Amino acid sequence: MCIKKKGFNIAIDGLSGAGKSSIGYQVAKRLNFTFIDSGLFYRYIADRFYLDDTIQLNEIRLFKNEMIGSPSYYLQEIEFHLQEKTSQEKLQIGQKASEISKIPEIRNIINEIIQTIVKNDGYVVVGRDATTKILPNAKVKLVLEADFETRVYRRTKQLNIEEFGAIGKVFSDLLKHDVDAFDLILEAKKVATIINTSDLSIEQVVARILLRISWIEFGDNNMLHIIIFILFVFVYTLRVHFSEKIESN
Ligand SMILES: Nc1ncnc2c1ncn2[C@@H]1O[C@H](COP(=O)(O)OP(=O)(O)OP(=O)(O)O)[C@@H](O)[C@H]1O
Ligand SMILES: Nc1ccn([C@H]2C[C@H](O)[C@@H](COP(=O)(O)O)O2)c(=O)n1
Repeated sequence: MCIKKKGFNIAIDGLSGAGKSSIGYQVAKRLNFTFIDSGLFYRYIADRFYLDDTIQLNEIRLFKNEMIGSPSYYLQEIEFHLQEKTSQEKLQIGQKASEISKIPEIRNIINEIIQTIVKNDGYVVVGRDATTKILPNAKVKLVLEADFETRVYRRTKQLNIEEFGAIGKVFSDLLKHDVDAFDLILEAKKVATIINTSDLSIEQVVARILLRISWIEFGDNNMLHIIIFILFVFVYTLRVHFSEKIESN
């Protein structure tokens, strides 16, 4: 699908396991946009700078400048760094990420890095504050929703978890994330379009989003034509109405 990148960024919010990353990635691929998963920033910073129960805030501040200096290098580095982790390590990093995400200065640093990278157009940014804090001016703002059980099922499948104890861990982690994200998602729902993905496949959700984007793009490019067409129909109807009246008199 071909969308003019100018003035076009897409922000996708939602609770953990709602499908932000998988769907955001597919949407970006279809539009030839750049995909940014803000959750990976939290995970990367937690894994690198939260060691021995100490959060190295100074190092994180320095990292911000480094990343702003070479964004494309770090976007790749973050992805590779986390890809190499085992499921167990991913769960642990996720917990540390969740802890650092409660620190306002770290949230500001991550938002600032992403906003600097996204100074141009043609980005899909996902994360639980993407529509409200990271990209409040995005052209398209979406919140993906899914039932709690659906999200637990998706996450256990994603991490290849089968043991009962580990499923319980996924369950309690998701519940904790839901509580942490409650206010942000409530805010997001006020400004974004909500899509419930519980009964939809990834492809179906992507198709819905692309359709929505086409409508927005169509509206933008053709608004003047639509207004002229409505005016034309209006004037034509008036003419017919009055000529009938004149004839009957
Ligand atoms: N509509 C869907 N149907 C089936 N599976 C889905 C759907 N959406 C996502 N999934 C699967 O659910 C899992 C979790 O999705 P994903 O990682 O995209 O969620 P997320 O919202 O980004 O979560 P987090 O915020 O925790 O990173 C993935 O394995 C993904 O393939
Ligand atoms: N914009 C964001 C992105 C992520 N977080 C938190 C949520 C999780 O606790 C952690 C890791 O995110 P995930 O990879 O699971 O999406 O970081 C956040 O608070 N804001």
